[in-house]
Amino acid sequence: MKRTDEVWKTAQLAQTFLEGVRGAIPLANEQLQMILRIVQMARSEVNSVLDLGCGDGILGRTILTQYPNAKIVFLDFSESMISAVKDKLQTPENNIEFVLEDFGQKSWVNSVQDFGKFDVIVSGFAIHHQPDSRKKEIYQEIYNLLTPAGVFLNLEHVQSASNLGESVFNEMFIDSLYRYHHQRGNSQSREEIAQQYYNRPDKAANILAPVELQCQWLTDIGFLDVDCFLKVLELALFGGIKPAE
Ligand SMILES: C[S@@+](CC[C@H](N)C(=O)[O-])C[C@H]1O[C@@H](n2cnc3c(N)ncnc32)[C@H](O)[C@@H]1O
Repeated sequence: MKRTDEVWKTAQLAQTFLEGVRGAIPLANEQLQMILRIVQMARSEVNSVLDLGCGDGILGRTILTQYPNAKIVFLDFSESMISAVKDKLQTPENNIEFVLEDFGQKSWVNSVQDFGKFDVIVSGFAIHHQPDSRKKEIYQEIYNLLTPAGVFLNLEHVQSASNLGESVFNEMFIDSLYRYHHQRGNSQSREEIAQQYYNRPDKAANILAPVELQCQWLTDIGFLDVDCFLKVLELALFGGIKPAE
C-alpha cells in the first residue's frame, strides 16, 4: 500500500501545523493537564520519557515541566519538527536526545534501544497515520520499550462511531480554527477556513480507528488499567500501564 503519511516530512506541513493548527485543537490544555495528572497518579517517579512523533515536543515538554530531571527522547521523522523541538527547548540539556526516525518501520526501536527502557511513552496525533495492523505492532513495540509499571498515553485522532459525530467534530474544529485565526488578526471568513480544512493536504494521511478497538488491542498486548481517559468526539486520550514485575 502506498504510504500517505510522508506528507508530514515536508517543511510546509510542519509550519502550517505548528503555526496554524496545534494551538486551535479543542481542549488542548485540558489534554495536557490530564496527561500530567495520569502520569503523576500512576508513577511515584519518572526518570525516562519517550515522545513518539513529537512534532515540536509539546507532550514531552509538558512532562518535563513536572519532571525536569527526567531523561527524554524526542522522536520524529520530520527534520523540521526536530528543529522545532530544539528551538522550543532553546538550551538542550545533556539528558535530552533527538532522534530522526520513522516509526512506520519496525527498525525504529533500534534507534532508541541504547537509551534504555522508558517510564513514560507519550504520542500525540501521530500513530493514526499507520494502517491498523501496523498500529497494533507499534503498541507492542511500545510495550516492549517500557519499564515495569511504565505508562503509555496516546493522545489521538480516532474514528467517530457515527456520521453525526464526524460532522459535529469537523464543524467544531472549523469553529475553533476560525476563532484561533481571528484572535491573531487573520481576516479569512469561516467559509474559507472550512474550505482549507476539508481540502487539507494531510487529510489522506489519516487512518482512523475507533478508540474502543485500540483499547482492546492494548489489553490484548498485556497493558493494565487500559482506559480512554478523556474524549471529545474524535480527540481521545487513551492508554495503559505495563504490569510491574
Ligand atoms: C499531527 S503532528 C503532532 C505532533 C505532536 N505530537 C503534537 O501533539 O503536537 C504528527 C507528528 O507525527 C510525526 N510523524 C508522523 N508519522 C511519523 C512516522 N512514521 N515516524 C515518525 N514521526 C511521524 C509528524 O512528523 C508530526 O510531527
